[in-house]
Amino acid sequence: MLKIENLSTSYKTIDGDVHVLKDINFEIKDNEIFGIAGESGCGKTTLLNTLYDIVDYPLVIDQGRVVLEGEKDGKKYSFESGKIRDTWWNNIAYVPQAAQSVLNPIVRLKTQFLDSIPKDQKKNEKPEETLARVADYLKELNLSPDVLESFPFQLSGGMRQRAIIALATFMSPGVVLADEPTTALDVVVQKGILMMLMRLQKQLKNTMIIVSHDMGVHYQITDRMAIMYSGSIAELGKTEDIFNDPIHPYTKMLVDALPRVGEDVQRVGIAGRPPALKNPPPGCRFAPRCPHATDRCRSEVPKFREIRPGRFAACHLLEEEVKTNG
Ligand SMILES: Nc1ncnc2c1ncn2[C@@H]1O[C@H](COP(=O)(O)OP(=O)(O)OP(=O)(O)O)[C@@H](O)[C@H]1O
Repeated sequence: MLKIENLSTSYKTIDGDVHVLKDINFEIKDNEIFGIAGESGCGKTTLLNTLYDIVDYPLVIDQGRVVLEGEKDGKKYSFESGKIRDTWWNNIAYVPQAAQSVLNPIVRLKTQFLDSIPKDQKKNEKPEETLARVADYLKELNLSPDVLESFPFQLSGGMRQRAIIALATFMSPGVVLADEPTTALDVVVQKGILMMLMRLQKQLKNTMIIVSHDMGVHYQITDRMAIMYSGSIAELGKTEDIFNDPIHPYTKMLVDALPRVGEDVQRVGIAGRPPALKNPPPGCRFAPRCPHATDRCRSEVPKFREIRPGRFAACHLLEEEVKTNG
């Protein structure tokens, strides 16, 4: 499980701080595929990097923390921001954006696999024995072990992506993070990668966190999802509820803008642009684009809270519903 507690981050620049994540509070449970969606620049990658503890200057945690908790081989573990990197690969793994280009082009995949496995996990076996285990694992994932002898440039983009996912999941980490895992791949290959992630999650019964700007990806594979807007979470809930009955005005407009199969009505996008993160407006950051915004929305930041059981949103307009539901 990952707990995100009061998290705020910023990038320190010579022109001042760019406040990217603001007061983020939520939990990602065990045994689920959790999606993070939102427009370009809203902070999805920054959130994922912070979850994975890639918090290097100019990115700074101003407030709050991330806690990774779980149990492996009968032992409980708990790591928080600053320490999560001590358990990379073992209990948490990351498939970065443009993952296909993170492989070293001039090193065979088998060497890259061996280098990524923590020392304590291979101290009792020879490299050939570790590689035999890797080969068996690749076969389980319907990947030919021959890829181990290949250089990355000899593989297609889809094959490289599958190899990276195999690499990230080999140690059975409790949490796997994937940033835009299907971007830059053709539709057929995308489908194969999504199926692979779903099958792996079922097999490992772990937590998978998928960042994608593509709502179709979330619809197909995530159990719950968060909709980010300008560095905050606007709405969070079960994916089917988000699509069928969105409650935050931003989510409503986002879902309304999605094309539907068999429909020839032209869908309209959301007018306007998200605010600059360096100097965001006071109050709700969506207020300048929200057709329902009131004076209060323009001056007071709405709290992110549970509106209905399991359904969270940050919007003053939903306050009546909170009062009614107690
Ligand atoms: N090193 C940096 N210095 C200053 N600002 C940064 C830096 N890295 C990112 N930002 C800003 O932080 C904001 C969030 O960026 P981030 O990459 O997290 O967004 P994103 O939602 O993942 O976008 P995309 O979907 O385009 O990848 C953006 O406004 C970006 O310009």
